[in-house]
Amino acid sequence: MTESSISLSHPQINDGWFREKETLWPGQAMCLKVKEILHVEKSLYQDVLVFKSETYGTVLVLDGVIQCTERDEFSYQEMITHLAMNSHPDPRKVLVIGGGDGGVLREVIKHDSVEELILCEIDEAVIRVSKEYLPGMAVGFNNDKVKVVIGDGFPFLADKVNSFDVIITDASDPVGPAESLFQAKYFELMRNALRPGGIISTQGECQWLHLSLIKEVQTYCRSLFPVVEYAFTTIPTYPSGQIGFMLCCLEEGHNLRKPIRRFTPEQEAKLFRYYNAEVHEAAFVLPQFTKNAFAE
Ligand SMILES: NCCCCNCCCN
Repeated sequence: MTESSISLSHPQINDGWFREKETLWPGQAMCLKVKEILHVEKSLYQDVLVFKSETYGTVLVLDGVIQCTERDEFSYQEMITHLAMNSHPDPRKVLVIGGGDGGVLREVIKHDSVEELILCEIDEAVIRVSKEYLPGMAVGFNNDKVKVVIGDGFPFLADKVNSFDVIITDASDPVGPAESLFQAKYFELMRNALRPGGIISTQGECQWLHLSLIKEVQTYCRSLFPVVEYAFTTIPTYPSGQIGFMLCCLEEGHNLRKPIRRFTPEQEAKLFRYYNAEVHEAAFVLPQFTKNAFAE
């Protein structure tokens, strides 16, 4: 660690290593070697830590859990965004709930069809520290189409009807401020806020760790939407190296597994580091243990 970080300390950084809290994954913990602690804060909602790691760039940690690292964030941000955006024929109005680092905004604005993009984030501290320490993600805020609302996504959605083509819920885990974003009522509010043919994409946790939670969410999604699918991506710094997405569509028979809009291979090479049309289709291919659990 460098001289300048000596005055900052954090209970989860010891002997130059950060160790993640075992929140929803008892018995395992991701560790990253710390170069420098950049920011420590108790915001109104959560513990906020930003540090520079030896091998994963700058890292944002909320309530002891890794939210994003500069080295691998693109996998999550691209997949939670483009699986939904490229499944919609003409996404013009888009809502992002959570996502205060700006990475999902950065991805949504790659779609020229977007006319209005609202981000509703409960914790202003996440936006503030991301603008200061994670410019590669916070670049998403620098677009005229983006409107930021600081507030809880749950009440924000309560009076929204027929308003959005795509809603992306970029939540942290369902402990702390994001807990309500995994409840059936929240999914009902999202459904009501969608325009005809609308699509939602939500942070869907890890099939190695949270199959029963995933199944619970899938069950109430099926009672609300005619089309419900689970997809996943690989990402080294999330627990067990994977994270999933629950995708739902209002239009009966709509196939979310194949992108209906595609970028050319040249555009894909320029725009993306993880997503492409082949990866889109592969993301819905599930291992047998997950298929078995979903069939139970
Ligand atoms: N277990 C961590 C899940 C974090 C999901 N949200 C990440 C925010 C990145 N924009």
